[in-house]
Amino acid sequence: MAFIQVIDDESSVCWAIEKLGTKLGHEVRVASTAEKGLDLLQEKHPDLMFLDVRLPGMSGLEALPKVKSIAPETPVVLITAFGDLEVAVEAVRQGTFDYLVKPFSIEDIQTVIDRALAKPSEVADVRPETVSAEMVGTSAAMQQVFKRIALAARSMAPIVIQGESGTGKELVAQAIHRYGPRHDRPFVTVNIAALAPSLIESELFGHVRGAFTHAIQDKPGFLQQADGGTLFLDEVAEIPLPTQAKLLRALEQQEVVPVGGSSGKKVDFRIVCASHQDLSACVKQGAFRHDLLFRLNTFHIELPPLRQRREDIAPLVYHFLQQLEEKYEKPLRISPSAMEDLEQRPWYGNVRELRNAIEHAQILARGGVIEKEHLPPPVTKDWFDGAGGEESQEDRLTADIRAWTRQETGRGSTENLWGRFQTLAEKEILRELLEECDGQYLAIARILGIHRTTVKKKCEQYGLLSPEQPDE
Ligand SMILES: Nc1ncnc2c1ncn2[C@@H]1O[C@H](COP(=O)(O)OP(=O)(O)OP(=O)(O)O)[C@@H](O)[C@H]1O
Repeated sequence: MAFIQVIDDESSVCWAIEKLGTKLGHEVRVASTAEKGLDLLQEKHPDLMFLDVRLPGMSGLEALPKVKSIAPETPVVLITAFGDLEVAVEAVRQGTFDYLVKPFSIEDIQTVIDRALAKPSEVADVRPETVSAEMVGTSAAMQQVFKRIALAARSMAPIVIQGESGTGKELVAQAIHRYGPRHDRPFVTVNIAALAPSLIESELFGHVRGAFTHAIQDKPGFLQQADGGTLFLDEVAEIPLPTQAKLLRALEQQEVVPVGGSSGKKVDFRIVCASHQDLSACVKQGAFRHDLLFRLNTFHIELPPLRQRREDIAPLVYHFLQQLEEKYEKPLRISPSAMEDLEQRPWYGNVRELRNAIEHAQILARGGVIEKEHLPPPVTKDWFDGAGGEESQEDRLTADIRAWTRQETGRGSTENLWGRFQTLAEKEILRELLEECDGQYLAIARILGIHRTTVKKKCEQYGLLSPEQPDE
């Protein structure tokens, strides 16, 4: 039989834990304030304590260090009415065993009791620091995300964050760094998708003077810049295969060899990666190395799309309104019908789209109440890869261009890559337009917005001249 103590001013919570605890054969004592609970604690140390964060008088978070100093061996489960990232981080930091977000079920209480009584409590060794409310989310899914951020922050393990565009992957990476032991060291963000494929390797690993035509001096890469801190690789699936092999080597050996260099430099950084793609699927398609994924994916955080956690919409709206109020120094309000509209939208662009919609609306509302008509139209599915929308012709084309580039660099066939691509593209555009315009150079030139003689020269160069050229 174990001894469980509950400190909560809500009688229904005390009743539920008392009833279940007694049924499981334990002794349960309840107190409605932290002060009363601490008195009881002096008398006898419990095997498990449930502690509410919001209490009349001393709060749960204030009481927690006192509980820890009186009964350091007691696992403490924090109870919160709303769980935000700060509570999660504070809970982990102060060595609480777990936390429960109200409303919770009897099964949740039982799971926590079973785990706590089976396992000694863990004491966190992360130092205290001031935290700010930068990530919003009251949904159960976001509560899980907050818990995982808090746990991830304590370790130096590589983390993979997955989620659609705009779900907050970068924010999660920043939080992991900020709440981690190296928060005062550099946080280096690299968006791989924004780099030219031919430059990815030298941007990541740096280069030595003379490594290529424009390498006029040694330049350290992002891996070196992150030394001592965190390297955040956004859209990691876009790294070309040969560079993936080099990254794996660097991670295994904790050493960076710059492009054109012969010796490595020791580096020590934490790696956090993000992708909107399913990396396991990329491995199956041969676009991502399985050994690299295995190395990176020690701990996984999945960010659900906003449409799957609609209860987060209103808190996010108020959060963004508050940010804008601070920026424009004036109070902002939103009408119930506008809020209802926002709560029903599909949000294919996720939180980023919501933030932009609020900013757009407050400009149109000119300081008045934000109404439905001030909101921009919702973004449609086909804007986003991975949102399940129909792929547009342009999406397919850009995906093909990238696949081709990857294939060529993967084979080491990089000679005159740009020129070969231009030839491929130009030839096919001209071939199509020659047909559409009956071979008239002037008409083609008008469509393409280039000079007629350029069209003629290119057609000759690509051998596209037809014997019946009407304007020749
Ligand atoms: N839970 C949240 N609370 C507050 N703001 C959020 C939250 N999630 C996302 N945001 C905001 O939404 C915007 C997009 O977030 P972020 O850049 O982290 O998304 P992302 O998933 O990394 O996007 P992408 O894949 O396109 O790079 C940012 O302005 C960020 O501050």
